[in-house]
Amino acid sequence: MPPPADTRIGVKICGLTEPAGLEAAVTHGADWIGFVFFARSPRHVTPAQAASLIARVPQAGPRRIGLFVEPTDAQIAAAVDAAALDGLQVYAAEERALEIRRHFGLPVWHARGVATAPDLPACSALDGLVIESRPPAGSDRPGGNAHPIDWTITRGWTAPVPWMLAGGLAPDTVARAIAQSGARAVDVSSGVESAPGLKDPGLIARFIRAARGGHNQDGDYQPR
Ligand SMILES: O=C(O)c1ccccc1N[C@@H]1O[C@H](COP(=O)(O)O)[C@@H](O)[C@H]1O
Repeated sequence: MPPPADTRIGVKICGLTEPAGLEAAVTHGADWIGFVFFARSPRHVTPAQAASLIARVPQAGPRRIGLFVEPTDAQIAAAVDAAALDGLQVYAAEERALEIRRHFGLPVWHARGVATAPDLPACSALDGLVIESRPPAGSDRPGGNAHPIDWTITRGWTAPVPWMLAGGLAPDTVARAIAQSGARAVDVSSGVESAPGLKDPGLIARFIRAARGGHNQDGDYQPR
């Protein structure tokens, strides 16, 4: 699941549940698309639903990522067997994330909730990190809460592996978040939705364009 080879900002659109959002992510040049296999999420999809959405993704399209929270091997196996996933985004202790990578042989991005600079990991044996906010009080899920981190905490950080910034990003804030954090890849779910679990194709287009400084996939300038 390497970041884009060129210098453009990598973009992941996560929590896709239906074809219109998926097609917007593909058309506007997302690098990764995410499917949430976590029952308490409003974006939850079954392996069969993910498989039928993924069947619409062209071979050269975005890489397909399965998101799991403290999963059992059986839960991952059900998704991996049904849907062609290119990588896994895992919310679990690092040891467990490593075990999942060994067992399934897929790249694993380890999700890390942070609040201050000392929370940022100095090392990681995984393929990438998703740096995001800790859940606000009362939330029953570790991500997808539309809750941003202080973007400045990553400025002086030497990341041990490729990383992406997540948590509360939106079309109107993503350019500032990139400038302040130094992130080269970003991940969004809530900020491109018209309702929890329902992606808005127009917001997806705006988010990707804003992340890439007003340029779309083909490099054509699009006024913001
Ligand atoms: O999207 C969810 O419902 C979700 C549930 C459990 C763990 C992570 C989840 N989403 C991920 O959280 C971050 C930030 O999301 P948001 O933009 O603040 O909504 C992102 O990686 C989502 O994929």
